[in-house]
Amino acid sequence: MKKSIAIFDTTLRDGTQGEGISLSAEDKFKIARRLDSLGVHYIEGGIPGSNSKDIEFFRRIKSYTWNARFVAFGSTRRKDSIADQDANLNRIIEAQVPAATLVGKAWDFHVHTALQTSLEENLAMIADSIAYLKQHQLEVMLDAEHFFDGFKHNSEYALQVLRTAANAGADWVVLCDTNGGTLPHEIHQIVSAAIEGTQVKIGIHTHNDCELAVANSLAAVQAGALQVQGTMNGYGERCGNANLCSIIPNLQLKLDYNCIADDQLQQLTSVARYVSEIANVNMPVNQPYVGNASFAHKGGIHVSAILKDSRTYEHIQPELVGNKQRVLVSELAGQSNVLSKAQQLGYELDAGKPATKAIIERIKQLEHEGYQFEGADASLELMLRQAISNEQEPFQFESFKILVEKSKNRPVVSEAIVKINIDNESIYMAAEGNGPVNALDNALRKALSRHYPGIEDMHLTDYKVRVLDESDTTAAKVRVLIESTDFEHTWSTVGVSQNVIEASWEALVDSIRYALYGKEKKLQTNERKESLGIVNH
Ligand SMILES: CC(=O)SCCNC(=O)CCNC(=O)[C@H](O)C(C)(C)COP(=O)(O)OP(=O)(O)OC[C@H]1O[C@@H](n2cnc3c(N)ncnc32)[C@H](O)[C@@H]1OP(=O)(O)O
Ligand SMILES: CC(=O)C(=O)O
Repeated sequence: MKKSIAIFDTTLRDGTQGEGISLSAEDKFKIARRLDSLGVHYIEGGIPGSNSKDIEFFRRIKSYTWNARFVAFGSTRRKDSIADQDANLNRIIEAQVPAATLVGKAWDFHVHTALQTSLEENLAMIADSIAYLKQHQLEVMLDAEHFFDGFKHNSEYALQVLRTAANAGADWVVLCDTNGGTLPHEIHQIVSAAIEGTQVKIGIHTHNDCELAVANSLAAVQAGALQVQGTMNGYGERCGNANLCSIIPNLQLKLDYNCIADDQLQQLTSVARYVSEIANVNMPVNQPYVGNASFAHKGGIHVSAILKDSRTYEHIQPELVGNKQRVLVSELAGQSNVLSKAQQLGYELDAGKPATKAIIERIKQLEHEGYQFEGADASLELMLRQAISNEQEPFQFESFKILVEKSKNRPVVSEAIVKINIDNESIYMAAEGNGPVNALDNALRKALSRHYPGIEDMHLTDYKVRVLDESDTTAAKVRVLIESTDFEHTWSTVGVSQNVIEASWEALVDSIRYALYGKEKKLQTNERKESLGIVNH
């Protein structure tokens, strides 16, 4: 039978100790709902002795039924005081959760330097605090802070801390690599020694300062730890905590431990991305298992092989963690990339035919000039479509002009005048905007609106500019990537020029062409809007 490992998520506590991460009580609640459905066993929600937001969070969770056990965090009682008069301990009890984590010192240096007390008093602080929470029927875990550094300097005292906690009734002792400086082989040795030297269940809590938090957690489990503490996407103090998005699949898919159910594991990618959205932290595309590029194939040799059998370049099936395979088209593409991409987009291309070769050559040429299609699917689709079906353009460009006016006591205003031709009719249109690109976008859409009424539904959501040849500032090219949406779909387009306005125009026109080509999608959108009772004015 597979051995079970308890997954303890501390995104809402240690995760929020990461720089730039701040979650409201509502954010925490939303994340907790997703963690609960993912199947983690413990959710450490915050520190009720620290702030009223966390007190509010623990109050809010009472209105729902949860599968996970909620945990409130705090430190052992203050030195030279009494546990039942300790404000932090009492806030934990008042949070009315089933479990508590107490952080206690396990390194003699810290006891002397940070607490400035005696080794005996620290043991008494640990024992009194645990006993007090046990009297209130809480499941209690001692986070043995700096256990590994403590063990290296004074192993007898570090083990005494664990025994003291166990004798006071702790249900778990969690060995913390607080400074994140321990190596996997040391973790294995020290966890083994702790298991031999105590009679209580052991957990592991690691930090990523040597980029070893995941490896260290796995080493601890292999040495016998039964609980792993970590955070979603590895958020946490300094370089972060152990990343549960890697630990869970590694334990479950590689090492044959049982953490969460298989269908819950399939939620991993969406939960990781949801948490990054709520935390407002961009997720690295190359984040293992759950990143957008974790199963993205770019090199022609790779794509040719995965189309034969995905195991050639994928260590697991992406669907096991809810991710998916992607094929990227770029200058490194061979015909396999282009054929596969065309097929995904619904076009038939014949391998080896001159037309296919011409498309590949064109993509490589454009990428050489600075275009980047892997982030601009819509421009790529338009190019393929043009090459395959030679459809008529929805409008012809004639000219545009932009005026930028700054007058005293008025913000800068941009005005664009656009001239296009539709079915031999010349259309001029002017519009203002808060910047030149916004003005161009407004003028172009106004010019198109009589012929293409659905165009009001779309708008730009993101605009990125990148200088391509920074060494040659006068002749440098810029690449503009635009993301647009029409209520239901999102698409990205690209433009390149030595002039940022021209590059923006190119990406903008592609964005609008794509929206106009997608009339079928637009009809569906309108039906959906009608069904939702939304009316265009
Ligand atoms: C390894 C970890 O991640 S531990 C968790 C770290 N997280 C946080 O600190 C976030 C939440 N913290 C807070 O909101 C505040 O620090 C509070 C409310 C807990 C305490 O605030 P303050 O009373 O103003 O104390 P302050 O933060 O300045 O210093 C911490 C105090 O706790 C003491 N302390 C530290 N660890 C422990 C411990 N395990 N047991 C008891 N006391 C401890 C320190 O010695 C220091 O006491 P001192 O003021 O007598 O020097
Ligand atoms: C308790 C904790 O977060 C640590 O020691 O890292």
